[in-house]
Amino acid sequence: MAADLTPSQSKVVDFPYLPNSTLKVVAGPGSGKTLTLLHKVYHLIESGEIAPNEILILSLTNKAVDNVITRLFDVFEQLNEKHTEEQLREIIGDLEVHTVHGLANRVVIENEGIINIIEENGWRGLMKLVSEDFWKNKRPRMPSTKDFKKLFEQYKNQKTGTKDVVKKLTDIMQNCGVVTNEELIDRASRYLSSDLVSESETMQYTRELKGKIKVVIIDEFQDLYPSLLPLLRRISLGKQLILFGDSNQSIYSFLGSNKEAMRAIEGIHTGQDFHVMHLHDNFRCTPEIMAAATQVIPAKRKEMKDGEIEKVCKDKCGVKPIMENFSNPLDELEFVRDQISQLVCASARLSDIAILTRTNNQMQLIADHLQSYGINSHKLTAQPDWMTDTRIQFLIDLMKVISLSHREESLERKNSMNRPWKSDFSLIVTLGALKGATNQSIQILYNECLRRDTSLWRYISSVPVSDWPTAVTNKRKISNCAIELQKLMNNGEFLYSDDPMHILREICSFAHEMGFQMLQPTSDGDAEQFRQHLEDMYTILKLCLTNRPNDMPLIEWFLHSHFEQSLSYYHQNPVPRAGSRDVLKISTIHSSKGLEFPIVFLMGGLSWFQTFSQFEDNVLYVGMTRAKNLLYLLNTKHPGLDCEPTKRNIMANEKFWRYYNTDLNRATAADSMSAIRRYDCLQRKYGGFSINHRPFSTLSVARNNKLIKLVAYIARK
Ligand SMILES: Nc1ncnc2c1ncn2[C@@H]1O[C@H](COP(=O)(O)OP(=O)(O)OP(=O)(O)O)[C@@H](O)[C@H]1O
Repeated sequence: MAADLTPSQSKVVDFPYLPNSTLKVVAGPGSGKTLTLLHKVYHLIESGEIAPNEILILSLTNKAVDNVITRLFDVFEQLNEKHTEEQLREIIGDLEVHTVHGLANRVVIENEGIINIIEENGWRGLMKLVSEDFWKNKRPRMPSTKDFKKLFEQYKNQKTGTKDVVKKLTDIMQNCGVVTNEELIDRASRYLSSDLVSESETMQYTRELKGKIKVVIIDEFQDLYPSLLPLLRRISLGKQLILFGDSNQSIYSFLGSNKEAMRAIEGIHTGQDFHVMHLHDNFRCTPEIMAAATQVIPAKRKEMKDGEIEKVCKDKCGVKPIMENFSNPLDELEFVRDQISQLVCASARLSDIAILTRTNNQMQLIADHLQSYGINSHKLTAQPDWMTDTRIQFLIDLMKVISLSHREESLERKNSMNRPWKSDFSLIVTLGALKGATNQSIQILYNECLRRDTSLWRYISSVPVSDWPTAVTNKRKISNCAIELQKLMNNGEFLYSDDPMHILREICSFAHEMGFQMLQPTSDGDAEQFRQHLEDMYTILKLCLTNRPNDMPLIEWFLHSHFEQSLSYYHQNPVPRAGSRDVLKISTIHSSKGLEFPIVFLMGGLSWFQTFSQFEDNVLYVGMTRAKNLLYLLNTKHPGLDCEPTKRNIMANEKFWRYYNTDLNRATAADSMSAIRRYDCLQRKYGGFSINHRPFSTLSVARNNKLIKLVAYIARK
């Protein structure tokens, strides 16, 4: 049944189901790990031993989960001999495929109700509650939310130091259902180990996870880190645990040691219950790319001497990775732009090309630069962009303040006990963004609420400003914000509205009236991006309208479900034009893991305008092995890489383009002369410089938008 698999892939697929055991599959880049995993799942089900809902597939990133979900149907359909399409979809729908955090979230929500994972704005809000004393004698003096988060975790784990502060913050988080990722994992593992749960009729999902799952498959084991262990151990006990991954592609070391996590996971089942298999073949990269990539991993370099590298299945293409170093970032941008022109004048499509960067900022700079020439790019991000936009998160927090405060008020009217005050956290985030509301004022107000045992909302909305502690500054501004919030709250048309546009308009006008600094666009591009993200939020609000439970207002349903709904919408509707021929892809290297592209530009040492730092071996390795046929290494200085200047004139290399098109199953390319003619024609008409004398840093020429608009046009042809 696994006819087109290699013998080593088939061995993995045919490995028997053994409860209480671990199978670790070590699979290099492009070795068909995902394909083998999907075959394995199909085989487990078809063998009749395991039902689809007894299989749990876990990964760390949404991207890896996406990758599995999108490929499941194709592989199942290809292997299927007896089921109808509907039955196949039902089988796939029964599989449990999650990120580790998504699974933990589901378990915790079932047991505790809605919780919120703390985000950037949340940390900023919490920082408002920390007095200046906290930072005395600490570094850095101007702490970022990242510094604060680190320090907070440190104190919490040590349970020493400034106890009062940490207690105050953990209390408010707990009261308002706000958790860190680590807490989420901890709580989920407690529910999965608690005997109480199994007795409860209502905790069906948690119970099923504990009882029903027989096989746990972890994709990309190299992404695991120690704080996930409680959950992973709990979920794998007594099951068959199948691990797929490649430790050379471990690129999340900043989250914790993968080695340590793997030692612990490999200790779950040991001795005869622990099996290891290898997938050695590489189906993706050219031998030239793989030879270079092997050089950046010291252990691999050694293996290569012993003649034990992966078997590369493709023939040589005759072109080594193209390496260039630039001291001027503009030169580099112009080089990329010019190479893209050449590639599309030969026979590449823009959609074949991916530009991989180290940081999000770098990605944005390159996207903006190319956009200024009319070259469109599609950003590959781990989550839909709008969800990571702090401005949108802020608007969602505003909706939470209104919804939660309203609920508190109505419960109060019914004289129900309503502690703890769930709205406090979102209100602190809101007030914290108000121009002129100082940290000190927020701290004083909040301490006053604690003293009076009342909610922050109740305090600022009902205690006259004249009675507020004198040290609170900008009282009018804060009270005015409360008055405007109250108006929205009293306005049934807003809270119970079924009109997504009305909701969005009202919340945006409130934010606009209040003049929240963080919503002010910094440039036209920024404003446009915000507009697009608002449009995405509108789409999800509209989606929520179609599947909202009858007894729940739209706003409340959106607040409950927007995260999951947005991810599933994103799975089903990848950003328009993402696959179209006139859009190239741009991504951080981290977000490109698991993907492959015919041509890759790897943008190295552009911690632009800062000091150059060397690539981490594994990050470089992951980036390089995304390329199928052609790889550019720009400013990727690395001791393992041989930096001899490489031949640039790829456009005229007919042999390469024949290889390229054959590999991608496309018709043979036009001859090199016509590619050069097309390129020269472009230059004469729009740039006026010849291919042999490219002035890379001449901005005046580079800024000629028409040139690249034409290139984009050609790419569409
Ligand atoms: N047996 C096979 N025969 C032909 N092509 C294969 C085979 N196995 C995998 N491939 C192809 O190899 C490429 C890489 O496969 P896949 O994406 O599953 O690799 P991977 O091991 O998950 O890579 P990475 O670890 O880099 O994410 C895909 O294009 C896939 O279709």
